[in-house]
Amino acid sequence: MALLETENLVKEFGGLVATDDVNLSIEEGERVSIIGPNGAGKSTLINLITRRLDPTSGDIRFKGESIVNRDPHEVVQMGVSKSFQTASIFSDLTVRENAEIAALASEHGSFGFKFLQHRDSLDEVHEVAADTLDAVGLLGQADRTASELPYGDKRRLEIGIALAAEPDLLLMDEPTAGMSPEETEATVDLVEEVKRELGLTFVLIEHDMEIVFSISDRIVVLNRGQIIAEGTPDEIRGNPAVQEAYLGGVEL
Ligand SMILES: Nc1ncnc2c1ncn2[C@@H]1O[C@H](COP(=O)(O)OP(=O)(O)OP(=O)(O)O)[C@@H](O)[C@H]1O
Repeated sequence: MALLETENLVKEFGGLVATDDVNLSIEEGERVSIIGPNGAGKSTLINLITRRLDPTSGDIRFKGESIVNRDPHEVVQMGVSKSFQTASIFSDLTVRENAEIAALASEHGSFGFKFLQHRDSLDEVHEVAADTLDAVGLLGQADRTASELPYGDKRRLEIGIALAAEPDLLLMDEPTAGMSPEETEATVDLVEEVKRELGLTFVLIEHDMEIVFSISDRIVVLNRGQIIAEGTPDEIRGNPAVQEAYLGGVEL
């Protein structure tokens, strides 16, 4: 059984079909990149999976269960976590507090008035948060206020926040956007490490082809809302339809 599946998934914005009959299947342990030109529908697809957007029609199944009627926080609790392109950091809180909130939210969905009834699990929350900060190399900075972190470390914290939810599927939307070459390299190393150490299933949206080709098991190419090709990096590199749609004929 696939970890994540979309079946005939459609999302229309007025007359525009942003997701056009997409059948996507992600197996456990796979590292999949979604590429495509601007406006191809990559972010829309991710937002449908995280339930930030309602589909017009079709189904999305996670671990075999339909999630189209679930709330976003329920999907997080089921094991889907997203990093990047969203302001997930609370800047006034410390690095540790940010990780703890993420660990807590994934456990209980919300941290409203019921929060105090869950005191018994707080030790576990502390532990998950510390392990996560260790994994992303921020344990030494745990007591710093998040806003004080340099840009590259903030992005590491964003990955940490996503990981603290202990996801089965990690969605990453342009993790290296706006980074310097050094920060990009450090982030790619971190993603590689996550892949190696945690064996995590992830779906990556990324414009940088070097990164896509180096860290993906499989690449899915979207154009005008449709999947026009999928395959290994080698298969995609030589695919003429992809070159045409994606780069107007320029070789990948
Ligand atoms: N909330 C919205 N309302 C109306 N149209 C939208 C909305 N969100 C996206 N679109 C449109 O849907 C299409 C797909 O957009 P989407 O952001 O998913 O593409 P993308 O592949 O992620 O693009 P980029 O690489 O530029 O981020 C675009 O034509 C976009 O203008």
